[in-house]
Amino acid sequence: MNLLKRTAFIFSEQTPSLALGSFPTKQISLTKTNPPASSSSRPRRSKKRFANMSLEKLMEKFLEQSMEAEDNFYRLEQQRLQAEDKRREEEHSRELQMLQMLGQIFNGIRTPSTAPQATPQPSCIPQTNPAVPLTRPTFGNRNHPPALTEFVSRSQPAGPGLLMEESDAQFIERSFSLGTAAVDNVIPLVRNTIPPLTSKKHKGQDGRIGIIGGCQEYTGAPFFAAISALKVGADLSHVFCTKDAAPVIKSYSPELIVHPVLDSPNAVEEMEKWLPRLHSLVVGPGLGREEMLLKNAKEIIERSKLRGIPIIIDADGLWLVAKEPSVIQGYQRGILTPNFMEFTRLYEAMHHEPLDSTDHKRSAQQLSIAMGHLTLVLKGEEDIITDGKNMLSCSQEGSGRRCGGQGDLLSGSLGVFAHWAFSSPPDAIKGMNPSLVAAFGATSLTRQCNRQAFHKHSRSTSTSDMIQEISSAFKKLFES
Ligand SMILES: NC(=O)C1=CN([C@@H]2O[C@H](COP(=O)(O)OP(=O)(O)OC[C@H]3O[C@@H](n4cnc5c(N)ncnc54)[C@H](O)[C@@H]3O)[C@@H](O)[C@H]2O)[C@@H](O)CC1
Ligand SMILES: Nc1ncnc2c1ncn2[C@@H]1O[C@H](COP(=O)(O)OP(=O)(O)OP(=O)(O)O)[C@@H](O)[C@H]1O
Repeated sequence: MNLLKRTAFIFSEQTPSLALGSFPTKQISLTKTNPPASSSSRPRRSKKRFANMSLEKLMEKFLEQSMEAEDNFYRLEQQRLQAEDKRREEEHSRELQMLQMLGQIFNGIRTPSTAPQATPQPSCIPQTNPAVPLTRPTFGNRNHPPALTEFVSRSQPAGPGLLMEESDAQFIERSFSLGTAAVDNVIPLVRNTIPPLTSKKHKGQDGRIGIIGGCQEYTGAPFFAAISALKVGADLSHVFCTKDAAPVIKSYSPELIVHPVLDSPNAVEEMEKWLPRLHSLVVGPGLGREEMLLKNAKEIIERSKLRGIPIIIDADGLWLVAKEPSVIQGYQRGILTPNFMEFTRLYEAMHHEPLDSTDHKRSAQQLSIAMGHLTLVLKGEEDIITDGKNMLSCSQEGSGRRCGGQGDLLSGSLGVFAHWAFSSPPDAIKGMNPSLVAAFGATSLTRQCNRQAFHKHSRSTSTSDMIQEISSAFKKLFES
């Protein structure tokens, strides 16, 4: 009956031309019974038309027309949203042009000793199309244009296999003599990025996160990532997975929005439709290594880059990066989260030599530089976070338990922290690279969840137990 009430309302309010007046409203009790004025001459005719129909037939006909009306309503709504997206994109394109002009002015006043020979292009902006918005459309008043420093990368990314420029080598020596940043100073910066909970916001403003992954073999990983994003504070969490993985993932939770498109013939177009609505993307949990899925993931990464969406690449997404580093190389809003195995694969693909496993920090920094100063989170006993210029180390106490899926908790929550950090004004994070702040937030949280879950479940701790701890771990770290 609710559907009937709603569709009757839609008939009368949205689509008066669909002739609610032609229904025998006395027989079917509806909340809105007044026929539209334009059909005032028709009731008698309609009585005749419906006089000989059985109630079932009438109901059938009514439902048919209600569905049609509902379709119309959604079509109109979609058009309205598309127009709104377009307007926002145009607005941000204008903002981008202004920022680019400022960037050029900024480059112009750099001293000759530090200025590169050629005018540096921001590595995340395709040089052929300056009109492409770097930032995604923003919502509400917490979103801010990216820091200018993002537009002026210190050096162009080294190509695959190239190690680093001389200045980078010198930089590594210098940074090692300085040691890693004092981590006590980073948690307050993470706190500054967390949006306050107020009654003024509408659904979606605190984060709409997309997870690309989920195939026949792996349904747990995308679920863990997506539900973690939601529990950390995203408003909406989407999973783009294969057709056969979708019902399974849906059945784990009604809270996730699941799109069974990753293996469809027009997968990229299907996913791209959603990009204007997403604040960040996590590519890889449970993606699998099938050629076609990797190809679709690659294409969606390319399209997300054009929109300036923060992209976290994990698990099988890193398999793709090891094969084709250029897919993310130099993109300043890209974050890689390898475990040691994935890190080794990536390092060897980039450097064409075996990894020297005696010095993880140095290797992580070398890999980040080779990837064009991408932020790298090397997970392990201590999580090493570096963008090649700065280094953080997170050794928040965890536990000895290493169950499958905790990396998914990390990448899903990082999707949210990245959105928050990139939407924060530069002074909130004291000019630090937003990716580093976000990564520190996510690794601290994951380890704290691990610790709390282990305290309760010891050797039986599983990722689901860790997810249960997100709420209290988050409060303890960031809200107390
Ligand atoms: N419940 C789920 O659905 C889960 C799915 N997962 C997904 O599983 C997929 C594969 O990820 P994995 O991390 O398992 O990847 P791998 O299959 O590369 O590694 C699995 C484990 O095998 C061992 N290993 C791999 N290569 C080795 C080698 N050459 N020598 C010795 N040991 C080696 C390592 O311990 C490694 O952690 C990803 O899509 C990932 O997201 C994981 O996230 C775990 C949970
Ligand atoms: N030895 C360790 N001690 C403490 N914490 C660790 C240790 N190794 C990993 N972690 C923590 O566990 C989290 C996930 O790392 P892990 O190495 O399990 O990822 P992964 O293998 O990619 O996970 P997944 O099973 O989801 O693919 C990291 O955030 C890290 O902080």
